[in-house]
Amino acid sequence: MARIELTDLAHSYSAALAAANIYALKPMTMTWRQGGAYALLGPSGCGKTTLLNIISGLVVPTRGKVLFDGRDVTELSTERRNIAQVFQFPVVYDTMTVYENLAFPLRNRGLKGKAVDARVREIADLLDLGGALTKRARGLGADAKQKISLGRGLVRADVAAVLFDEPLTVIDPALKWELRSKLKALHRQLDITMIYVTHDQTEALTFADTVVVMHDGAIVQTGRPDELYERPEHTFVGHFIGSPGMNILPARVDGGVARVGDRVIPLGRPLAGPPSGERIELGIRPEYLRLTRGDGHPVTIERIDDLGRVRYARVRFEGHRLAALVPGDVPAGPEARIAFDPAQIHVYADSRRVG
Ligand SMILES: Nc1ncnc2c1ncn2[C@@H]1O[C@H](COP(=O)(O)OP(=O)(O)OP(=O)(O)O)[C@@H](O)[C@H]1O
Repeated sequence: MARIELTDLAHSYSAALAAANIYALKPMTMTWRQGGAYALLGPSGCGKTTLLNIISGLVVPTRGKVLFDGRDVTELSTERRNIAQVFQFPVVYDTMTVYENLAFPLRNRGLKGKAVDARVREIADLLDLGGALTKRARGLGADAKQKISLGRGLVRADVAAVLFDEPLTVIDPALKWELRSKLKALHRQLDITMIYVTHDQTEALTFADTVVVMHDGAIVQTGRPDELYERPEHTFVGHFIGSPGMNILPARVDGGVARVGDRVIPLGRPLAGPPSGERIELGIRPEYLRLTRGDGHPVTIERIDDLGRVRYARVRFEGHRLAALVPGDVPAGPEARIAFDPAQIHVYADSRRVG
């Protein structure tokens, strides 16, 4: 169990790129608290695995330090850092039984007898593997094997942290839900720092109490799932989280109003003056932008997406494409208007939220 600190950390995969200040992981300083359930969320290539590998010790950062409970572990191997890892694909010993697979990491650390037996049974029960303990791993399906991998990652109580790299990729979709909630329950029970890497927002938001969003080699926001949804600090977060994502549209802003083309949109939170930045944008979630019966700004409807419980209209507003909620009582004809909820409009300057 450990608090993990990254201080002035950056990584480049070649000396030439580092010399030119080009980093796969841009300079960052952050703390992962002991016992936290974190998701590291971002699209392919944003640097998630690089960051995870630096924490685990598979990669030594080009600069900066990794501290576990204040101790510098930057140059230490994974084993000496006492980290458990679960990867995309099962890592199990096929010829061993499920029991032996789960016992292996404990015996490796010198545990014996009853201590091993009690812990193996506890973890097996938590993962519904209790009935399969005497079976050989070889005969089991991919789902069961990945459960064993999860169990091997979680079985040691003394680890500094458990790192999961897209661990549910091979799992059947129906079982994914179940395993995700199991992992969350396990986290509550075991009080271990867990970091879960994924590019899937649903996985991140359902597993984690703190989500760390990465974009282009940098952490752009760290927060609770509801914070990321309601107050995205970066346009990327607004767009990446939510389906459909947040609407982002270029605007001119001064004090209490924004202007988009010829239209004037009042802001619920007036700014002290014009924001400074080259690119000023508004952000509003589709559910706070509604088709109306009469008042509001004129738009052209391009299509309606019926998602079952809700409908979203894809509209054109002053040349920009937006998604807007279609309330149940509003007929979605070709002539339509939209209304912005002023309290839910965010203002961004060069992608960062300023109001
Ligand atoms: N061993 C390597 N050598 C050179 N460049 C690398 C290496 N590993 C990763 N990169 C580059 O570093 C950047 C970050 O990659 P990384 O694998 O950390 O991203 P990721 O978010 O984990 O993506 P994915 O989800 O696809 O694994 C990418 O531009 C990638 O091409």
